[in-house]
Amino acid sequence: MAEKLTFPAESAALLEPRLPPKLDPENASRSRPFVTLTFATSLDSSLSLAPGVRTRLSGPGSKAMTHYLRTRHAAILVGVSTVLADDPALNCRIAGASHQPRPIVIDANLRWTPRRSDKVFEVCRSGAGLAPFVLTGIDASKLPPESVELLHEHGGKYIHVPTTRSEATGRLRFSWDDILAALQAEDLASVMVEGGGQIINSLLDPAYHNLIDSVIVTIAPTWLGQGGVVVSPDRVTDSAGVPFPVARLSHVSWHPFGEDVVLCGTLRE
Ligand SMILES: NC(=O)C1=CN([C@@H]2O[C@H](COP(=O)(O)OP(=O)(O)OC[C@H]3O[C@@H](n4cnc5c(N)ncnc54)[C@H](O)[C@@H]3O)[C@@H](O)[C@H]2O)C=CC1
Ligand SMILES: Nc1nc(O)c(N)c(N[C@@H]2O[C@H](COP(=O)(O)O)[C@@H](O)[C@H]2O)n1
Repeated sequence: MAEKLTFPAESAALLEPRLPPKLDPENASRSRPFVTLTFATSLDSSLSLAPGVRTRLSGPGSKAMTHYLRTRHAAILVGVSTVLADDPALNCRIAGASHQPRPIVIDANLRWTPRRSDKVFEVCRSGAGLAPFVLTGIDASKLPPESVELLHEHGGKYIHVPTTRSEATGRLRFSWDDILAALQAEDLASVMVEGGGQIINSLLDPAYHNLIDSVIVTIAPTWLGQGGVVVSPDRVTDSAGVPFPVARLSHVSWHPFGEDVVLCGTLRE
């Protein structure tokens, strides 16, 4: 039987100032989607015990909060390693949810081979979620036809996004401006960026702070220990090589949800 979560109206009211507008009359005038950065972290800033290990951090209350966020955003974005590690459903499981978010998978180098048995397609076939849009740097002519067909059959697709090649890894990369332009072109007015570590760390680059409208972080009262997937963006230094903080939230509020606490803030002025 499918899991059904509930999220109280009082809690929803607390989050309202942090969320994209419900009916987005402003969207026509917005040049890019509303971006919410949201994830669950341990006390030692880990998202999971190790790369590739699905790790439960959120308790029932904060989990329901995340699912409320899912129904309040047009899209939910994750990196390909999260898909490979977690086989996530990426749907909203709040009872009576009227909207499902569009899953967006960042897969510049095409590492994910979609399978019919993947949870994201299962929930789609049962009417409880949408098929993913996969953002890739690979040319349409080189995409595997079976994957194109599987996505298409479920209402998903590949979307080509311009790339640069990382000098460090030799891998294709997107700029966040291009990612958001691709979502805007699909009329996706808002996106929650959920992880994993590399995705979050790349978005926290100071060049992109003005793209992040809202930050909502669940903090679980647990240490996962060393070796986890850590949220810690690249260090920034001044002209003398002295490091300074990469980012600090403003307009901060803290909300307990069961044993977890949810931290809300913004990186914008
Ligand atoms: N606690 C939580 O809220 C969450 C936990 N997770 C956990 O995080 C782990 C996965 O995290 P990671 O290993 O860091 O992988 P990831 O999910 O961040 O994906 C990494 C991939 O994304 C690509 N990527 C990142 N930035 C890119 C960019 N700007 N352009 C193009 N490609 C880009 C990388 O090249 C790499 O292939 C899993 O264990 C998962 O369970 C994932 C999401 C949320
Ligand atoms: N909010 C939150 N709390 C946790 O404890 C988590 N492990 C995650 N992980 C994210 O949720 C995805 C799983 O989604 P489904 O439940 O399968 O729909 C997982 O892939 C991470 O993105 N999030």
